[in-house]
Amino acid sequence: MSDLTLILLAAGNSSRFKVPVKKQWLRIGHDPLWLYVTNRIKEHLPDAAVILSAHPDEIPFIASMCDFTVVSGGATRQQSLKNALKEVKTPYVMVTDIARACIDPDLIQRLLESKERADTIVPALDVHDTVAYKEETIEREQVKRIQTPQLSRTDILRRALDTDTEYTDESSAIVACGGTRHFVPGDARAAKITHASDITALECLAAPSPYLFTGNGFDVHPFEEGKPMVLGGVEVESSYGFKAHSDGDVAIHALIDALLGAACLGDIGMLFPDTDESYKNIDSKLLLQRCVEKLHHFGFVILHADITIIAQAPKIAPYKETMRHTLSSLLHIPPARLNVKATTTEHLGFIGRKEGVGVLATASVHYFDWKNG
Ligand SMILES: C[C@@](CO)(OP(=O)(O)O)[C@H](O)COP(=O)(O)OP(=O)(O)OC[C@H]1O[C@@H](n2ccc(N)nc2=O)[C@H](O)[C@@H]1O
Repeated sequence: MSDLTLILLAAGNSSRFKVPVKKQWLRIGHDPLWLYVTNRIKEHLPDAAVILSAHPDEIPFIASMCDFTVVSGGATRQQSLKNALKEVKTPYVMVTDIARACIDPDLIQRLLESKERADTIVPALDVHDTVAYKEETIEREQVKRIQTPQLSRTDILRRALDTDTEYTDESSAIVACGGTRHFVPGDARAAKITHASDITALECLAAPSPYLFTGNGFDVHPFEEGKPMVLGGVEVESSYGFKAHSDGDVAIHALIDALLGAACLGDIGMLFPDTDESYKNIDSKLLLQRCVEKLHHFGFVILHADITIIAQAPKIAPYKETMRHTLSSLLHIPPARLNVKATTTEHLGFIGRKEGVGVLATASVHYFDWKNG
């Protein structure tokens, strides 16, 4: 086992990254950026343990895609790093930001070769422009543009971060508490992805896979007297509604499961447990909105959906168009990409006996195409 642990900081909120997907969830081929960067570095540190710091809401999905240790990030980069350091058991730690995607093996090698030369080994670039600091021009030969990954002695880094002062990199904290720092040549290709334009400029990143992903959903709800019927996001004229914890919109529930299935994000009951009082009588259109936000957050774009309502009654035909427009707008797709069908069971089974309604749904998604917009 290596004497080194690799920490990847992936809990940032991408506030300066103005595209509808957090940079960590942009796909490189099929891999989210966080997985691509981790695998790219780990390839050269095969025996190193890996610790990822991520937003708590993202940990279940990350854990379903890898077997790395994942810890909750904090409010700041430094807090996220401290959370990750709690899990480190090796004398050395290499810390890098997911935002630096194109880390070259030679850079990793330069860090490893200098491991014993100081408490922290830091890649840095010289500055060739004139540098002004407020009204002064400063000696650019003394200026370094610091990068990550940085390779540090774990105990010294832990001690250096035991402070209320926030640092933007490990070496600054280590130097501030009297530790030693050794610079190695950095790499311009290890530039940080800060703005959307930064990612398209990075040659090492392949476009997202153009694959389409399809999911299916199925739900059933019995009828219940004395409740309004809401189906497909639309009030349907009826003397009964659906027995359910929510408003019982069985068409939206099946559609949610189809969307979650397409993105491999589980199912509706995991997202909105029917034991949670906050969903009591909730308008299922709100559940659908949250489901769509979740797919966008994780880098998926909804392409199409098809819904089959299986009901002996009520008659669905008069409501189909309104359902299509209501649901397509919630999915942020044109109405022409959302289809609503209805069929009876020819009086067979519980649906034929008018005890309830079943709905089948299919949805298709693809990755957000950051390369071609
Ligand atoms: C929409 C909501 C809102 O609260 O309730 P309703 O309004 O339908 O009652 C729920 O999300 C509606 O969730 P739904 O998934 O349809 O409920 P159930 O069929 O009871 O399943 C709840 C959870 O139990 C799990 N489950 C279900 C059946 C089964 N044999 N084993 C399971 O482990 C499912 O994975 C699901 O996550």
